[in-house]
Amino acid sequence: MTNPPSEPPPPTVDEPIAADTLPVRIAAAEAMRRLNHAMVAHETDPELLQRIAREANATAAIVEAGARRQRPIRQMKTQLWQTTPEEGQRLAHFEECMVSGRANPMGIAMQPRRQGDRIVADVNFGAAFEGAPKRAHGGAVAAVMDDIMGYVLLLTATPAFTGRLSISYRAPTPVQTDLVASAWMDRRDGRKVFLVGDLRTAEGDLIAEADALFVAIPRERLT
Ligand SMILES: CCCCCCCCCC(=O)SCCNC(=O)CCNC(=O)[C@H](O)C(C)(C)COP(=O)(O)OP(=O)(O)OC[C@H]1O[C@@H](n2cnc3c(N)ncnc32)[C@H](O)[C@@H]1OP(=O)(O)O
Repeated sequence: MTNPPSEPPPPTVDEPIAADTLPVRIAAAEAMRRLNHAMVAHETDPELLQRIAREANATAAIVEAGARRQRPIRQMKTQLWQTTPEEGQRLAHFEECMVSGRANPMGIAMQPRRQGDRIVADVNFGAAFEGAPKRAHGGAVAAVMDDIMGYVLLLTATPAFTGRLSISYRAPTPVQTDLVASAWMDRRDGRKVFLVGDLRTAEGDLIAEADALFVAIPRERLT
């Protein structure tokens, strides 16, 4: 007896999220982020927690049966660097980004936009990002500063990787509070791009300062 031929696995999808499914992906990710933060910030009956575990596992099994997705690298090598962002334009290097992607259910969902030579972003660390009591985790703050600096690179169409990132934590970063992150290019020396930025309250009080060295790379190295 021979085994029946097995079905070939479905091809891996490596395109950006299709425009017609983006709104529902974002809505699902938003709902999951809300639930994540709610679970950290609220008392919950054990029965409800058991229901959440059961339903989340059942839903995950259905999702995992779908075709695999991987990062849209082709798009990152091409379209991302072809047009300079317009003033005020909402930016996304990819919508699954853990810091600024609206379609990442575990993400910070920072919202960056262009403001002249700078990138400015609204950010609000939900309850699940608390580190020391009543403060956002310092690593989450560093992730925000790293990511927003990545957007500054779009202004000069310069693909680059973070080589060094330094954060000065000047004041506690409050959770569940609207904050503003900014970043801009300080100077460039060949492949070395020096970026700076800060995180402030909505009233403009300084919370953290960042400076970084990004090393420019040819697009082909975005693999
Ligand atoms: C682009 C898509 C945007 C999407 C998201 C953006 C936001 C998030 C950004 C990131 O998180 S990127 C991910 C985190 N970073 C990495 O994974 C980088 C890992 N490191 C590397 O891949 C390489 O080490 C690196 C590309 C940074 C440099 O390797 P190379 O072989 O291309 O460069 P090389 O070693 O020849 O160094 C070139 C110059 O940069 C300097 N340099 C390189 N790495 C450095 C480093 N780590 N610190 C300080 N200086 C560094 C190096 O000394 C040298 O200076 P000089 O020209 O003056 O001699």
